[in-house]
Amino acid sequence: MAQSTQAPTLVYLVTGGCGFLGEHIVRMLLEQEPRLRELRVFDLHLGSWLEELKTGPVQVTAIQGDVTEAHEVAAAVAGSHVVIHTAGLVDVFGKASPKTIHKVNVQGTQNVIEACIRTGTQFLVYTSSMEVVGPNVKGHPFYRGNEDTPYEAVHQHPYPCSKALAEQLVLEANGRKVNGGLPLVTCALRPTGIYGEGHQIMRDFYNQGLRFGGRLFRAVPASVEHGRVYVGNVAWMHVLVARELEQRAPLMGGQVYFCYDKSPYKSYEDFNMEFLGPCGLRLIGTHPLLPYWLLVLLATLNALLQWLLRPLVLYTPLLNPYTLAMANTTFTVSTNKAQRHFGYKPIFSWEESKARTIHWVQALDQGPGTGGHCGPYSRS
Ligand SMILES: NC(=O)C1=CN([C@@H]2O[C@H](COP(=O)(O)OP(=O)(O)OC[C@H]3O[C@@H](n4cnc5c(N)ncnc54)[C@H](O)[C@@H]3O)[C@@H](O)[C@H]2O)C=CC1
Ligand SMILES: C[C@@H](CO)CCC[C@@H](C)[C@H]1CC[C@H]2[C@@H]3[C@H](O)CC4=CC(=O)CC[C@]4(C)[C@H]3CC[C@]12C
Repeated sequence: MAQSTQAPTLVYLVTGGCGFLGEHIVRMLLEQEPRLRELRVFDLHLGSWLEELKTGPVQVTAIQGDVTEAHEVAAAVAGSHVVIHTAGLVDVFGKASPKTIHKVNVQGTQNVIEACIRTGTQFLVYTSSMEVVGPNVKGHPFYRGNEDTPYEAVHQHPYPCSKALAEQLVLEANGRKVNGGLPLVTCALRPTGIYGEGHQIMRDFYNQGLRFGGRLFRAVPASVEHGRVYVGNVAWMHVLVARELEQRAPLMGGQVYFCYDKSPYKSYEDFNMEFLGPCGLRLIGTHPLLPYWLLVLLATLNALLQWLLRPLVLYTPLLNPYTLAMANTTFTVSTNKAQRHFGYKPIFSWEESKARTIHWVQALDQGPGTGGHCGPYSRS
């Protein structure tokens, strides 16, 4: 992929391109990758906002498909130069069965790898997660750690288990020969908790606050730090990795990178209040209003209720033993590996990330629009 001033030639495929992160990656690619000729957007559910992108200079091809179907993946991958595999089942609330989570996240990833090998696509970027590291089931803090920080990564929940297995598949595939004899070059990006325009859990907290008369109730001590990263910066990191992977294959191939930016270290709830506060919500309490043992009891009750009600209705509250443990365990990263390896610098400052997210939350009041979740990235 040599730099040139000639007509654009590259074909990219983004799986999960209509999801929260996927949409930002798609829009970022269209704005920041001048060598793009065709952008294939592969998703189980295609967004209507894709239509508006089809009028630009890059050919945008929407492909409705399922990553668990090997032949659908192979057809989408064939002829592409780079695959950004973001599709995944993100479920820590018990909406899907462990089997389904495994199928989509692990088998789906295996299908993407095999499709690259069979069709001769040489570059694969995988959206992994901080969850492949932790927090672990023992609740050990990971405080401002980096990619080399020793940590006992022990998982039980289907989501982190599936992401860890999938990441391992991607990294082990680095160096395998693709059709034509060239080596596959892969790497994995590990975002911490992503926030920004289109973030469903932020929307859930906002709606919950509105239901309680503009109030949210503190459940997590302010001292517990939770890593967060703005979606636009995560998208930018994907674009940059995809661009640099060929030139820096010996350095970047088979590597993992945490996704980071200048978002402050705060508790999950205090961080959310950076956006929900300016939208009129208040977080009640400087300390958790309920003792931890009571929260554990409530979370356990929720899990029991979910199990009992499953034959009748899907009960998926925000609070369950897993989400409580996640929110109550410090997990923050401090690293410059992405900057050292491929020159990453966050494209959005904390102030911009915050302003864009607040703007989006404020617009939620005006009801759903006809476009996508996020606006264009054109900046003044
Ligand atoms: N949201 C977060 O805080 C974080 C997310 N991630 C990872 O980022 C990726 C994207 O996550 P989000 O955008 O938050 O989730 P999302 O649910 O908004 O997006 C996932 C997309 O994948 C698509 N998809 C699901 N199953 C599919 C299938 N069988 N075939 C084709 N497409 C399918 C969905 O339709 C959706 O558009 C996931 O791989 C997730 O594990 C990693 C770290 C943090
Ligand atoms: C105890 C509750 C009272 O308000 C708060 C519950 C918050 C939880 C719903 C979230 C706390 C931590 C979040 C996860 C974290 O950001 C890491 C993630 C990485 C991913 O790859 C997917 C999303 C998530 C698991 C994210 C999900 C929501 C939390 C558990």
